[in-house]
Amino acid sequence: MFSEPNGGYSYEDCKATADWLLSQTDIRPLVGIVCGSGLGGLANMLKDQVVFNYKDIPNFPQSTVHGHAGRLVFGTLKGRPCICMQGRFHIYEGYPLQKITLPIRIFKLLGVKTVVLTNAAGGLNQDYKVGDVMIIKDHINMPGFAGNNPLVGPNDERFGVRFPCMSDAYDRELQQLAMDVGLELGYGDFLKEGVYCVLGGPSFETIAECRMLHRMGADAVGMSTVHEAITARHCGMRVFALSLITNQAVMDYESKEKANHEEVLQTGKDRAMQLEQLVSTIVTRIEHSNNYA
Ligand SMILES: O=P(O)(O)O[C@@H]1C[C@H](O)[C@@H](CO)O1
Ligand code: HPA
Repeated sequence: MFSEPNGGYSYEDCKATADWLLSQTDIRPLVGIVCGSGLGGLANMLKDQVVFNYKDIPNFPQSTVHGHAGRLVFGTLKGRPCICMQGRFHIYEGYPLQKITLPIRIFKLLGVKTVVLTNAAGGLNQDYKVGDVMIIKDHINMPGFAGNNPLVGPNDERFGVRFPCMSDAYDRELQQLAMDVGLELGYGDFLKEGVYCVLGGPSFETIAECRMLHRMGADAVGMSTVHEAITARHCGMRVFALSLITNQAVMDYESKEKANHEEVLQTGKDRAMQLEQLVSTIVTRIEHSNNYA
């Protein structure tokens, strides 16, 4: 492991893990789902489950955060083969970005075409309420401004090009599909679209930071997703992402609100049913709207 000089994983390392997984199950997933904090229930949507604990998967990192179970679930969603990460990895856990995004490259080598990323996030947009679901239309990679990008280091062309475009990071057809599905399900009141900004965490943001991020154009702030999206686009998978607004970012010195992980997990529980409906319907409609997955 760590055969790459930047502390990352080589193509062969990723392939070894993908081949090991393929040897353990007949399911060949076309859609890969990543569950955000408190959103692990999304994996329960899958039928005919084949489950691996992260600790049993060669080369896989371990989940260390409450609300991230650390299980990789293969299964089907209305007959469609899927894989679901019940728990992701974050910078603040001490993992390098190449390790955080390793599962995304494994998705690719398993045959996944479309990645669905979910997260819990703080709402910066003053029109957002706790419980809103934001379809991510773009991102701001704050760690990237300081050179922290999962693609730093030698580029292996078998994954993708040296300089991948990110102006189309979030698939527009899938955003539209999600909006259509959300409206059909009667979720119009809490469905939004906006820009997600990633920070390193684990401390939540100060009031001044939230004000700055909002002025910069971010609608929601979190600690994940962007690195996975960049890695997925680099290797040619389509990306759809959504944020559950689990708390209002504190923007006012008069406010008594304090961001906390318990509220994040509770909001995830409160919206679990609608999120499962939304994500499962989107996933099962993907083939009807295009030929990619
Ligand atoms: O994995 P996500 O981005 O959903 O998790 C968010 C960010 C932190 O890990 C945690 C803070 O409560 O939730
Ligand atoms: N800030 C950063 N990450 C988060 C938040 C937040 O307010 N809520 C959930 N994840």
